[in-house]
Amino acid sequence: MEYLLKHKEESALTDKEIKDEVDTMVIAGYETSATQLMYAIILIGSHPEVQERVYNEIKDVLIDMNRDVTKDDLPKLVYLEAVLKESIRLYPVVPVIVRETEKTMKLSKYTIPAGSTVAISLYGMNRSREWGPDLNVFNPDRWLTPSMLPEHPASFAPFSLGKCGCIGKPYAMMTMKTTLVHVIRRFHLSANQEALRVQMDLLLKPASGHGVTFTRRV
Ligand code: HEM
Repeated sequence: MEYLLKHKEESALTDKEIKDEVDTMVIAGYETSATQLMYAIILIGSHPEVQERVYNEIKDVLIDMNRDVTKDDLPKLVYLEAVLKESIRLYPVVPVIVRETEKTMKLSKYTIPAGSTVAISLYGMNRSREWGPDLNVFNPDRWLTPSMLPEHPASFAPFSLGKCGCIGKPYAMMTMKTTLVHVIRRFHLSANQEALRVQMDLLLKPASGHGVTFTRRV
């Protein structure tokens, strides 16, 4: 906001342009992060041993569980980061992105002519055979074991890549981690991943209602 308003002072942006930028941030940033966070909460609530490890890590990093969470705490929450990435892998809130090819592209089995519209399934990439035999299993430890990850760095691209990639990725990761710290240090979560059904739309949405129980930790 500060940056946009500075450009207004320099007359580089009109009020309408600033409003459009803010609308884009809210539309692209709010429902994506909120829905992604919901999947993380359901998965954590369905895996008590994962939840206990996250809780203990938060305790080790914060020491005083009543103090505020700072940006310096976040990189130390290594297991929580792995849990979040594994939630995004299984339930990427943006399941498909669309691109138009500028040049003819030769793939191993297909040739895509220039000017084609191509849908890329991020959901499919995240559950491809590259992830190994447990590709459908929620296993945050894979992120702490490089040999369990696909070799190609572009195999995991839930925020897309390159110049059209998500501008809000660092902010989204920061806010989702911070929110999870606040929730997990105060509440014990209980959910049932087995009951979760999703449907592909513009965003990956739950197809049915589901319950998560929040029990206050003493
Ligand atoms: C879990 C959270 C998020 C996910 C998974 C996500 C994912 C993505 C993906 C995959 C794209 C590329 C879309 C495409 O190429 O069609 C994108 C674009 C974008 N994202 Fe995010 N996003 C998230 C949060 C945010 C947040 C918090 C903001 C802003 C504060 C944001 C702002 C944007 C914008 C402005 C674009 C368009 C970039 C462009 O076209 O140049 N996103 N996001």
